[in-house]
Amino acid sequence: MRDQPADADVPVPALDAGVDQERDYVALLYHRLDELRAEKETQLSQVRGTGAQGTMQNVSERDAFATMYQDRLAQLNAVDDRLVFGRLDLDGGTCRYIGRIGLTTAQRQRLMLDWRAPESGVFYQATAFDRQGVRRRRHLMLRRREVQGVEDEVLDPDLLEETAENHGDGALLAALNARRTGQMGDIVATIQAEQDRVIRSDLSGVLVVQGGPGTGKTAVALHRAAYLLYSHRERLKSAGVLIVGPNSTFMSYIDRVLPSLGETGVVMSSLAELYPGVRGVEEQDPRVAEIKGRLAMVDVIGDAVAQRQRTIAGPQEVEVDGVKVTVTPAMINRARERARATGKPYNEARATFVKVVVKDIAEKLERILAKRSQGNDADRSYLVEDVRTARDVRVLLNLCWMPRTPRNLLEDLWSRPGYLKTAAPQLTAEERELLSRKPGAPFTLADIPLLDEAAELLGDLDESAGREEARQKAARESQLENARRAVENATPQMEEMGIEGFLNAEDVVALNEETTGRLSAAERAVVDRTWTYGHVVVDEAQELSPMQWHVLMRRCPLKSFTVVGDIAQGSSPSASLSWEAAMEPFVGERLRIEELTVNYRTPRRIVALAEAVARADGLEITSLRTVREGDHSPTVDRVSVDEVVPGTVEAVAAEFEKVGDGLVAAIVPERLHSAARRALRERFGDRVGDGAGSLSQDIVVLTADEAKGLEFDAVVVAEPAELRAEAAGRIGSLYVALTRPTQSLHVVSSGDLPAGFEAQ
Ligand SMILES: Nc1ncnc2c1ncn2[C@@H]1O[C@H](COP(=O)(O)OP(=O)(O)OP(=O)(O)O)[C@@H](O)[C@H]1O
Repeated sequence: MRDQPADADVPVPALDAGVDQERDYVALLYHRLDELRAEKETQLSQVRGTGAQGTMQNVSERDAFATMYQDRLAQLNAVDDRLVFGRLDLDGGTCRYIGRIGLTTAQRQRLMLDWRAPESGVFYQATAFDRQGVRRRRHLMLRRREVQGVEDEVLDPDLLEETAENHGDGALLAALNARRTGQMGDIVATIQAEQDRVIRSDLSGVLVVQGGPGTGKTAVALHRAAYLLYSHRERLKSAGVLIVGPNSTFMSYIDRVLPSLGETGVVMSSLAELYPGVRGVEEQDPRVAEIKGRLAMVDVIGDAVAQRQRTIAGPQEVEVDGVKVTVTPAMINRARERARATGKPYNEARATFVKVVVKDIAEKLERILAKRSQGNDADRSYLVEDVRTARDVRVLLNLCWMPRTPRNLLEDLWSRPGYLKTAAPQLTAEERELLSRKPGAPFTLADIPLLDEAAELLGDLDESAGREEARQKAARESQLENARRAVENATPQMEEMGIEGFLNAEDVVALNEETTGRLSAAERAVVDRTWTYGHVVVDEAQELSPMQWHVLMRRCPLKSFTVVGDIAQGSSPSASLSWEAAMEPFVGERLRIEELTVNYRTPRRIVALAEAVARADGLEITSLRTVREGDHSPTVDRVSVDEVVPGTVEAVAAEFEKVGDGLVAAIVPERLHSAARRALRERFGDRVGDGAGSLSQDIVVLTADEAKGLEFDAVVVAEPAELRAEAAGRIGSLYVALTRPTQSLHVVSSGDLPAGFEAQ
């Protein structure tokens, strides 16, 4: 591909162009966007209008085009806001515009490059020391479709003499100073060089991104997902990308970023929802969470499954059609061996067990009947069915090999001490006691990986499921074959329209299923526990227990992961103490660790306090560089115990005064959560929200755990010493709470402040 020269058809603004000329060019880009949109809408309605007649191939071809137009339309709609944000002036007098997608004229002349294209990399990487052919980098600052201003960074000293001065990083500062909305935005216009390297890093293997608070780990992880989908579309679009975060509040905080980058169809899930059909509730006792998070639970679940297979103590009689047949332990043992030898999961192997036992009993029965009828050969083909349905036989089979679901296995394990004792001899009596609970209690976050493990070992309960699966697989194969042919036919036309790598056969099949009311690939992945993804992104990954990693690894057998987090912010009972130790059981030493070192969120004064508190607690952290000094020093109010809640309300009011209209969070210990919310509601009415979905309200009340990964203009932290004690004495939660503000921090405390505050 060649750079777009300034030519007669597409007049690129000259080097000394001002805002007005850039406005004209931006208008041209939007004009082209609208044109393409209209074109796709017409094509889509034409294709739909053709109806579903014709041969299988015709129908598939029509669907192929419909998918393509629909995908393209969704993408064109999603990128409307701030479509273009950069311009590069290069040695040799050429120039590139960089935007959310690539655009060309109808004659295929390039107008704008996708930010993910290899040639766009220099926009993020060039510096004055290593300018990589860039003379000037221009940031175009748009509000929706309007150019508000431009900002130049001149990298070529010769040009500096010719034109205006170097403005540095105003675009970045403008982005960082902007009011928070409760929804994370994309950073595509201002990605920094160290972040860009991580975003464009190789797809394969496990990439760990370690970075302190506010270094852009979440932003980088999401932009990396968009980049990988762009550069490995073929592989990733059909297998899908899974993004895992700590809780549903966080998932709703980040869920607009990928659509704004033109990517939909990524599967997002919190750790509590990874097992389809169950939403794990908080595990109240951290000791229980820690035990359930150990990798040794793989053996416990394995033994719990095996315990469900029993033999009989001695010969046992069963009655079939009024005839008594003796079943011996040897018969049961033989059937059990045969079933186990299949290597299938428990419920599926049970089918073999049942078949062998039933056949043995039927043969015995036949011999008994033959003896009685003294050799008269009657038709006895019905015998097997009679044996299978005899009540005694069913009871015996269930006694020896009970059909199980993951849920009832786990429920039994926690509610029947004897069962747990035989399945988990490696746990102490005290640990087993901790795990015990009443039947019917809801499953917790820490149960989710255990349910998954149980499901893996138990397999499908429905004996006919295997057949149905095979039928579906065969049907899908034939649809895929049709689709492949259709795509081959459609490709020249797509290329004609300037659309690259947009469609593959899997998309067509997925669309067929969608339009006939079935599920899209992403939706199928969400409900299918056994779905394997092409890439998995894990955020706040320091919190994951070994069991959670074990289960996630199964979701991506290729072990292509982006793992982002901060060891220092760990607060869960299973939080990792090092990335190497956390990942070693799963990938050995095969991981790449990249570090981010600049805090973009929190002003220096607040970071200094948070770091002093963390260090005073013995936490090893690398000092972060900060981009902003900040206008407000942290405030600390010392109050009596009774005044903590009213003091928090006052602090919230004071912060509103300080930051003007913005988003204020009160981060409080669990114990004070409802009282604080009530008091804030009394004062501020329904401007106060809590939990997922309320982040766009002015005031949010959160526990330290819920605040993980989020940010607010101002933050009020109540009872810091208690926040620390809550996380089993680990400083991580308090460190998280103190680093959430983008502008101002206010602490309200009764009693002693944790060490590190004295510098305040
Ligand atoms: N290059 C950038 N340009 C503009 N804003 C940025 C950039 N990098 C990060 N930010 C902003 O900084 C803030 C912090 O980013 P993010 O939440 O991704 O950090 P994090 O490392 O995940 O933080 P934490 O670990 O504390 O949760 C966000 O508002 C993000 O949009």
